[in-house]
Amino acid sequence: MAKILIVEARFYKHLNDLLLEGARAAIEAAGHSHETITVPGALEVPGAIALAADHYDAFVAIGVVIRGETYHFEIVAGESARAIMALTLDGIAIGNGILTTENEAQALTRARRTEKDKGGEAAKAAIAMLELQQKYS
Ligand SMILES: Nc1c(NC[C@H](O)[C@H](O)[C@H](O)CO)[nH]c(=O)[nH]c1=O
Ligand SMILES: CC(=O)[C@@H](O)COP(=O)(O)O
Repeated sequence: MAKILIVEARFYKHLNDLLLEGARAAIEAAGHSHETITVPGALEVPGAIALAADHYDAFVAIGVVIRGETYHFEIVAGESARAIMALTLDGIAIGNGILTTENEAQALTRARRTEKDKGGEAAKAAIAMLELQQKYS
C-alpha cells in the first residue's frame, strides 16, 4: 500500500471539494492510503510537494485556476504547471489535477465525479507514475 499526499490549493472551496472527492475515491479504489494538506493557491502546490517529497510515495495536485481580467492567470496556471512538471522530471510521482479554465462552468464540468472527474484522473496518473518509478528504480 502506497502513501499518497494530496496537495490542495484551496482557492475555490466548492470546486475543490468535488475534485478531492474524485481523487480520494480513486486512491481508495486502488488500495492506497492518503492524506491531504492545504495550501493557499496553485503557486504554492509545487513548493509543498518539494517540501514533503521524502515523506510520501506519490502526490496528487488539486486546485482550480480561473481566468480573471489580467495576465495573472497565465502566471498562476503556467508557473504552477511548469514547476510540477520540473518535480516530475526529478522522478517524483505526481498527478496534476489543477484545472485551468476560462470560467466556473468549465471548472464544474471537469471537477464533478459524474462528469470529467479530473480529480480521479489525476490520482490515477499519480499511481501510474508510482508504478513506473517502482519498475525502473
Ligand atoms: N488566482 C488564483 C490563484 N492565485 C493565488 C496564487 O496561487 C498564490 O497563492 C498567490 O499569488 C500567493 O503566492 N490561485 C489559485 O489556486 N487559483 C486562482 O484562480
Ligand atoms: C488567476 C486569475 O487570473 C485570477 O484569479 C486573478 O484575477 P484578475 O486577473 O482579475 O486579478
